[in-house]
Amino acid sequence: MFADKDISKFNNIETPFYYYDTELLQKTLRTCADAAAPFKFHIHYALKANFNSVLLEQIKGIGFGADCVSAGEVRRAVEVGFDHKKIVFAGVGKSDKEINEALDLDIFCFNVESIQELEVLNELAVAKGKIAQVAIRINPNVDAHTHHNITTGLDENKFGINSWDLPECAETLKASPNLKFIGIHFHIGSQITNLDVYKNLCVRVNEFAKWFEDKGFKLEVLNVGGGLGIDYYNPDNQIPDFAAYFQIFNEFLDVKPNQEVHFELGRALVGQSASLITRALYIKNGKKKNFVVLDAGMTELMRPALYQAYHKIENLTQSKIVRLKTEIKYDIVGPICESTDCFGKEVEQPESFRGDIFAIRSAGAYGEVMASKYNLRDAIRSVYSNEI
Ligand SMILES: Cc1ncc(COP(=O)(O)O)c(C=O)c1O
Ligand SMILES: N[C@@H](CCCC[NH3+])C(=O)O
Repeated sequence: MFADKDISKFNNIETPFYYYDTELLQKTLRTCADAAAPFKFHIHYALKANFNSVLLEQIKGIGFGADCVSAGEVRRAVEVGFDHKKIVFAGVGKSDKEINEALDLDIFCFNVESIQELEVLNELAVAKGKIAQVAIRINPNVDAHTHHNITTGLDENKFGINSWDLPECAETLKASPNLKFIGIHFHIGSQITNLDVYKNLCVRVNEFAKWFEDKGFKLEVLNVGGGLGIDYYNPDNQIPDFAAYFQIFNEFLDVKPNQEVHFELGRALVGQSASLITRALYIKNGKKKNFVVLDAGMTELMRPALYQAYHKIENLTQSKIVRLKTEIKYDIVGPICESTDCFGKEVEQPESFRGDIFAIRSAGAYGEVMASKYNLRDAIRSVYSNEI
């Protein structure tokens, strides 16, 4: 829900742009930090969801660490001022160059995704005379009950080390003098809305932790990843139920004294804090279909084209005008020359006109960062609520 004064301000700004509600972001971060505090849970923000430095400043300010998936993200986290001892580096395909850079920056932990990666990391650490802290990312074969394109913890997924490879993994760890094994890591998927899934994850984490401990390994860290979803259908002032989420881990995870529990949340922290603000360029009324052609497309927000993801769409200009409104079903499309460049099909909207301002909601996560230059589009700009 946008205030009339915001809509008036949008009219004077060149579209399209991401509009960040910095106050809502702050509230969301604070709610998460307060919910984690009683359990002493550690939060690492997953930069992949949004690495915009303005947001990162706020996230760093709340005291969270950084979960990175490339040397670029590690560098960005360091530049913004995240404590290097709170930076973790996951990823199924870390290059030697990336590993070397992260070793030089003395990050907290490498979340290692294959036995070969363990060997390479050890070699590179030996060459630098450094000890690398590692957690093993295990693929627990837990169904996240989310869109199949964004599930990561099933046997068929490329992520993590499979359970049948753990004996060899344990041997490699023992034979790697420059690796310090500190824990186990999991991440089963994204946009998880059924919290029972996390109970199943806890059961598996407990089993794997016991397996390692029985072999004489000491686990300092249990990293359960992220994935907590948001409500794309009700974006207004929505803050995820962090308390209920953390309570599940508190109840179902066997945590030993002095063991730390780490989380890697992305979408849940930033997802509701932004909308993509765009303008209707043309209205095309056809025989079978009506189209609103926006000045933003899949190049600015790729999720609908990539995963048929739902984002609530609002015509802000017409919602502001008080008159009897005719509702019309429109396909809301972008300007890109791809038929999948569509934000929603048969979406009921008030009768719309050229120049109307639209908001595509819940676009704070995997929005701006997944923008592309396809069709040689201008880079997408960002506007912050505390600046206009
Ligand atoms: C290893 C890892 N950690 C954390 C995340 C953050 O996920 P989300 O934004 O769903 O919380 C992801 C992305 O899915 C990931 O791959
Ligand atoms: N980019 C995806 C999620 C992938 C999360 C990263 N493993 C999305 O927009 O929903």
